[in-house]
Amino acid sequence: MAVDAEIVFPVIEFHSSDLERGTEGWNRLCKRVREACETFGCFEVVYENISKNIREDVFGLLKELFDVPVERKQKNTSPIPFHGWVGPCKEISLLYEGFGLGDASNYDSIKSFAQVMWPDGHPHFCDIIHAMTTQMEELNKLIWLMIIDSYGLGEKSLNKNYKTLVRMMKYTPPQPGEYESGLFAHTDKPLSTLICEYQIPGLEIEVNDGQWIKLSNLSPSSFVFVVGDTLKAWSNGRLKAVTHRVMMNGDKDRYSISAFAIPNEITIIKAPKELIDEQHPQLYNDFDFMDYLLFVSSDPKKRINSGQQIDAFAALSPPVSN
Ligand SMILES: O=C(O)CCC(=O)C(=O)O
Ligand SMILES: [Fe+2]
Repeated sequence: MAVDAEIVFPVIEFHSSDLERGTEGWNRLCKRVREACETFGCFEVVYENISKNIREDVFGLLKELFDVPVERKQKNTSPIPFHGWVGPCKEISLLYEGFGLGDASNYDSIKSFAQVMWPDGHPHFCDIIHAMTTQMEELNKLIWLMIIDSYGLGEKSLNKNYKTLVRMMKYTPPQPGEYESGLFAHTDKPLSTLICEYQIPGLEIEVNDGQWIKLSNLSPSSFVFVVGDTLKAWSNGRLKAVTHRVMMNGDKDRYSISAFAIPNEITIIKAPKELIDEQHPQLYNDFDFMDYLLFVSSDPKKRINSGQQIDAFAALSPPVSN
């Protein structure tokens, strides 16, 4: 368990026996998930249904992926912001490198990606990454269902029109003795993210203004669920979009995979009416996620703090009661 001073970061175990909707175990999980997302905006989920073997296979394959020649890496591009390859650079970090794979639970999409990286299209890569991304997508859906149930909402209240974007990342170590940023402080823009790392810690979350805790003891079966700006807006501000970053020290490369839930084009993000009342006046205008992404990626000189971008884009002022 990650403990820093008095702050105890929530670690929630998802045992198969508790995953049947409506049971006592399920209801307990729903409550804990909601509390964690409202207080921290994230939590560690221990989930053994995704096996350790598959994780090992995935990270073995990632090492191969990062070894492909840079000319091929550069072909991983996308018209959608944040969806392509990014090499070490000053804007992000000289320690960071990441690939983007959109619609990642779709086998054909993985196949197209692999065909660009390897002459034989690496079928084993496709099979393993597909198995991992579909299971991460399932886990994400399960957590959404818990959030929906915890607020007593109908299943349809969180629009399921979304695709999973997977980012596969490598962070190289800094100079000996240094403690350096691998990824700057930010909130995630999509609905939610599941992060999976392998052996080397580095992820930190901001718990109070300026107080960071390092998630240094994640179990080998754990993922970190992160509430993004869009889920915060959907929840009418009840869920917190947590600011997080990656800090590197030591002498080993760190590999991680993030699965982002990206609403499809023309999906309108709108808080359910049940989450709007006098105590919780409506905080955000309805919006199209792609417009938000364009807002965030346009004019980087705006330099709005990442955690304030959703308010700058969609906040209703003054808020209105239902
Ligand atoms: O590598 C990690 O652990 C976190 C990555 C992350 O925060 C992101 O890709 O948005
Ligand atoms: Fe992130």
